[in-house]
Amino acid sequence: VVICAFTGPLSKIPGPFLNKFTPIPWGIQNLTGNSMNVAPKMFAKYGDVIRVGPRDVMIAEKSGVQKILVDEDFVKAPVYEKRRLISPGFSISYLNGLEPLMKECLDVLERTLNKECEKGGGHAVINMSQMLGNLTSDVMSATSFGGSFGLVESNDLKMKNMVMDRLKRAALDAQLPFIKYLPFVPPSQGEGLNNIIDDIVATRKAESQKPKKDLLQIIVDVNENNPDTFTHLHVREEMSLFMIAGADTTSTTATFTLLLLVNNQDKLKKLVEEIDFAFPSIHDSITFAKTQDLPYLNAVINESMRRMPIVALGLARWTEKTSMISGFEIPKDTIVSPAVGQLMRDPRVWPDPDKFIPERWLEPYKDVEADKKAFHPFSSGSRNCPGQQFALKELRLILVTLIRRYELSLVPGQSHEMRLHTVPWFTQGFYNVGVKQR
Ligand code: HEM
Repeated sequence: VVICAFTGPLSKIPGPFLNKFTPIPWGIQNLTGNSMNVAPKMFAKYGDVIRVGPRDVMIAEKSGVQKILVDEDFVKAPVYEKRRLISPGFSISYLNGLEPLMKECLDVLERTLNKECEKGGGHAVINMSQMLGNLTSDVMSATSFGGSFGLVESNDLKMKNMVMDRLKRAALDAQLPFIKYLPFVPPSQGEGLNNIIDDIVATRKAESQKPKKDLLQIIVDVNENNPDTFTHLHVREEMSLFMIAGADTTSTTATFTLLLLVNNQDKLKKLVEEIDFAFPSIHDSITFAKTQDLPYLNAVINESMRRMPIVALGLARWTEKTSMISGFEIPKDTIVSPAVGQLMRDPRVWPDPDKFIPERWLEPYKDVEADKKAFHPFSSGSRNCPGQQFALKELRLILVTLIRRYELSLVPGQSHEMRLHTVPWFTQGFYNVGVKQR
């Protein structure tokens, strides 16, 4: 351990002293969800490249991130290199076919918000992180798992808590792999979520008439055709991955966008004007096609994902051979993690990085054009997010629906403090937004 700490190329990389010897200090930050708060301070202190463990490096420098994710498209840790069977689920024609299902979920959201407003005499304070978390779980289940969970209407927190427990447990397993062998620790596959998944799969298998090839059907078919290599456990893993990857990511991004808008009223006003112009009547149908090309809306979404990315750290990749990255020699078998959140607020690339300036996506801001090579909210390269287009279509529908149908306002005095377990969450447990029917 001591030799590894003080000799070899990694010894030249700065970082906290203890991290040279052990991954535990950084592991604790991940486990407690504090890594997103600590990382910016570490980058400020040590520079663009930091050693966070004996064979674990974090990189926030543009060319290094570009090399890892895109130019050389480094592999993920070997255990993750099994995916891609699901990519057929996301062709453009498949996504367009999901529109009616997404819109049904948004209709339920509108009905629910209207009811809340009516109760409050036309106005309501809505916990958006919860409401949108319910919405995106409904969208995910309606489009991909054979039927909406109906969480927007039921507000059933059991499901939410089960997913949250799974996320925290995944963080624990990643940091302390031996934990699952301890006798008193419950299995990571929490029974509640498993039962839901098992029911969905059993119902689908029992259906005599096969429905159109949705994600569930792809997963079930792979299992039926390869029962030994793609077992029932894989089915569970793949489905819970999609529920988690597809729901909380999108709802948190939508909540952050609303947070930024209500805290920047001039930007909200501009967006309202654009949306009102595109949808002159309050009853106009809000569709994929009509939300696709609204320039200011797209700029707002980009700027929100730059300013408050939900995946800021943790895109771990693996070096299969010695490589030069951001001026450092990185030996074979090192984990290299692009800190894309840090890069997306690098003042050398983004003038006034801490401000919310959607305009930078439409024209140069302070003579600097938005640099796509320093913008990776969905990661980049061949191993990036397969749900990117799904998420963007859904985000546009959500934002346009909320803004065209309701007047949104800031509920002052709320904490923006967060923790991170796969996606960030508010430590106060909610984020409220004022909603008034237009
Ligand atoms: C705004 C919303 C979303 C954001 C910001 C986001 C971002 C990301 C990021 C950064 C990754 C990591 C990729 C990497 O390691 O390089 C990822 C992975 C993934 N995302 Fe998304 N995502 C979003 C929505 C979705 C949706 C809606 C789905 C599904 C419909 C989805 C499915 C996945 C899956 C399955 C993975 C794992 C891919 C793999 O391990 O190969 N995501 N996402």
